[in-house]
Parts: sequence; C-alpha cells; structure tokens
Amino acid sequence: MRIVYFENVCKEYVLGTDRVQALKDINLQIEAGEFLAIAGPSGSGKSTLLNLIGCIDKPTAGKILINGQDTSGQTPDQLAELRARTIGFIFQTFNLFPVLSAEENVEYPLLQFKELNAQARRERTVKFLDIVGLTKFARHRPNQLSGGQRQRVAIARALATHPKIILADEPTANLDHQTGEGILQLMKQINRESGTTFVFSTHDAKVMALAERLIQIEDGQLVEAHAVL
Ligand SMILES: Nc1ncnc2c1ncn2[C@@H]1O[C@H](COP(=O)(O)OP(=O)(O)OP(=O)(O)O)[C@@H](O)[C@H]1O
Repeated sequence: MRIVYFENVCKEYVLGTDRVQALKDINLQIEAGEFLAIAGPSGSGKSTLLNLIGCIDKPTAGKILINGQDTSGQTPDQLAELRARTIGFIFQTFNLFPVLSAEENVEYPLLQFKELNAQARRERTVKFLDIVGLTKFARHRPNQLSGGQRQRVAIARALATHPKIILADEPTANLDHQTGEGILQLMKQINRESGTTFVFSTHDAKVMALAERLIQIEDGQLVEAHAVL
C-alpha cells in the first residue's frame, strides 16, 4: 500500500522580498513498510520535505496524499487528526518534556485519544518502553538519561500512538557515531517487526548506508532515488 504520494509538489518560502524555492516539482511515492533515508547537504530541502509529509506545512503547489487521504482542502483540525493518528515524529533534539519522567513522556501523546483509558495508556507505555529497552529507566527524567536513552524515549513516544509512518529529522545528529548507529539499528528492527514505515533525514554517509532506500535531494530537487544494495 502506498502511504505517501507526492505529485509535482513545490514549496516556496517568502522572506521579505526574497522568495526561496525550497522544493521544486517533487514526485515521490513511499510504500508502507519502507525504511527510507532522505539525504542531502544543509539547506537542500530535507526538513521541508519531512514537514510536508508530516502535514506540519502545506505545499505551494502540487498534490500530497498521506495514507490515501488528499491533504489539500483539509481544515487545520482535520490535518491535526490525520497527524495524530497516522504520523509519529522523532527530532534531532529529542523534544522531551524535561519535567516529565520517561514513562510520562511516552504516555503524553496518548492523552489526546479519548478512547484510551488510563489502563490502556499504561499498557502501551510499558510495552513501548520495553521495546526500546528502557523499562528500568521509566521513572527517570530526561536530564537523568544519556542522549541515546533520550532518543529511545522519543522513539517509544512516537510508536505509542501506533502511527503508520514515523518521520525522523536527523535523529542521530546529536549522538556520537556508535550511539547513533544503535538508534538506527533499533529503528530498523522495529520497522522489520512491526512494519511501521520509517522516513529519516541525514547527511551522515554511515547513517545513509543503513537505509533500505535512499533519496538524494539537492537544491530542492530529487536527483536520485534508488534502493540501497
Ligand atoms: N520558514 C522558512 N522561511 C524561509 N525560508 C526557509 C524556511 N525554512 C526553510 N527555508 C529555506 O528553504 C531551504 C531548504 O531548507 P530545509 O530546512 O528544508 O533544508 P535542510 O536540507 O533540512 O537543511 P539542514 O540539513 O541544514 O537542516 C533553505 O534555503 C532554507 O533557508
């Protein structure tokens, strides 16, 4: 099943009198279950592309379907619902709440789902902290965890809502190489076991090498898209 469909997508930013063509005529399809890296130099458009897939931003032109739903013409509330039910986010700076424990951070996005009672939320939190290997650290706050452990909490939080697709903007940028590779291997393992689609951006060649499909972006254009052998 096709989970992401982009047809002739353009994104232009206007900054004062300047116009920046951040994405130019992007055609892209991502199938459910893919483990895909978006690679490109700084300023090439990686974050813009992830923001459009994540319905955080809207294209200037073109068509975007996420999980079969056309995103154009949707109200902000409808887009927020699509985001909450379909997409999980992982950021390079982890974006955890510093005053909440690891388990409270994982539970937090579940509070918006009225159909989940406290016990159901608890079960999911326990399950996903276990999957990322942090059961023993459930009561720790982010500042009591290493960078790699914080990113594991962020992965558990992203998984807890049962998203179809997880978007990760440079998830290893603030980690040393070994820890970053561990995070990527964990994402890959979850991808294989649960079938969750992962799309992550990077400019680290070693991280790219772990992808199953690589998309290269340069100056807002896809220059190459191929399977990694
Ligand atoms: N909100 C904005 N307003 C104006 N221009 C923007 C905005 N966001 C991004 N841009 C511009 O769009 C282009 C693409 O930026 P983007 O952040 O997508 O690149 P990137 O590949 O993610 O870069 P990096 O690897 O440095 O994060 C750049 O020229 C950038 O300056």
